[in-house]
Amino acid sequence: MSPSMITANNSWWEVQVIADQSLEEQIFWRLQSFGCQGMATQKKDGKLYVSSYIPMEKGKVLDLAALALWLEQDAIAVNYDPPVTQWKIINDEDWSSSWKQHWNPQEVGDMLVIYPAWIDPPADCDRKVLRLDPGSAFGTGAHATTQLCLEALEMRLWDVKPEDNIVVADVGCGSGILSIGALLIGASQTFAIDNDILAIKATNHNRQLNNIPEEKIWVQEGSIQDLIANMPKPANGFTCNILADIIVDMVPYFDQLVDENGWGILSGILIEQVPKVAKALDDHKWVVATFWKRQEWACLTIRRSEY
Ligand SMILES: C[S@@+](CC[C@H](N)C(=O)[O-])C[C@H]1O[C@@H](n2cnc3c(N)ncnc32)[C@H](O)[C@@H]1O
Repeated sequence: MSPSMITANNSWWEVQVIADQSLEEQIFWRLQSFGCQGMATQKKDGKLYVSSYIPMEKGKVLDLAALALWLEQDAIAVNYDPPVTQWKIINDEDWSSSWKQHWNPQEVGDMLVIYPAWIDPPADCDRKVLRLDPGSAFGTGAHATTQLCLEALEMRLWDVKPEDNIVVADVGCGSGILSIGALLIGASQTFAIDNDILAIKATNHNRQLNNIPEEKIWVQEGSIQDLIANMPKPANGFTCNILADIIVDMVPYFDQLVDENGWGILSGILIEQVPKVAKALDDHKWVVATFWKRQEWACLTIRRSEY
């Protein structure tokens, strides 16, 4: 460990973790739970190099030492060598450029490619280009749960036509990636909500980056109840990539979020948490239609039960 001891206003910690590649999801999750943002990974010679960033005021040196210890314990628990964790302070203006170096275009599913705002896609790109500048909000497309949701949206929306006027609700929109993805794939309008104001700013910014008119994405800070209260009528489907316990608390509201033929896409759920979510769904007359997994993450598509 090599913590730098400089102090400065508007500065960030850059936390770097070097580990076995198999630990990618685990490290990603641990850093995210700690409050790290703008995560990026590189793989070289069998090793994984993760860079992530956290505002200085959110992480004290002792907290970072504890984070390093958790990362070690996580690895040892699954019989891997402990990762090397180091951190240093960088200035605000260096933060975006530091982590931007690590972020490359990423294909997701059969239709989309996610391009960082600072890289121009080629004119002859054969995929639908989703441009993203995630700022401080979750949702760069690098995380398995976001990818699973985009792929599930593709399955749901691949054959819709503009005249179908499909409306999607996006609960916990983060960077707005799922709303923008849904519109690119075929939805006509989305209604997005997040309880973090940074996510609202990021979603608006990314909407503009993708030349999407304001009326196509309604976005506001708030909860699922606020979303329901503000939609003119229930949506056709919804996405909700949040943690399992939060999803369980939201299940009683799903009925009001979508119409009687409505569907949902849920992720942010660890595999071992699926039974808990499935039980809450069953209690409220929803059934799991498909269950996909990537690493330790699950993505459920759900529909209303007929019974
Ligand atoms: C894992 S991120 C998902 C972001 C994006 N939708 C994606 O799929 O990449 C979860 C988001 O849900 C938001 N969130 C967490 N709890 C929430 C709640 N109770 N109501 C609304 N948003 C919430 C967080 O602020 C965060 O932006």
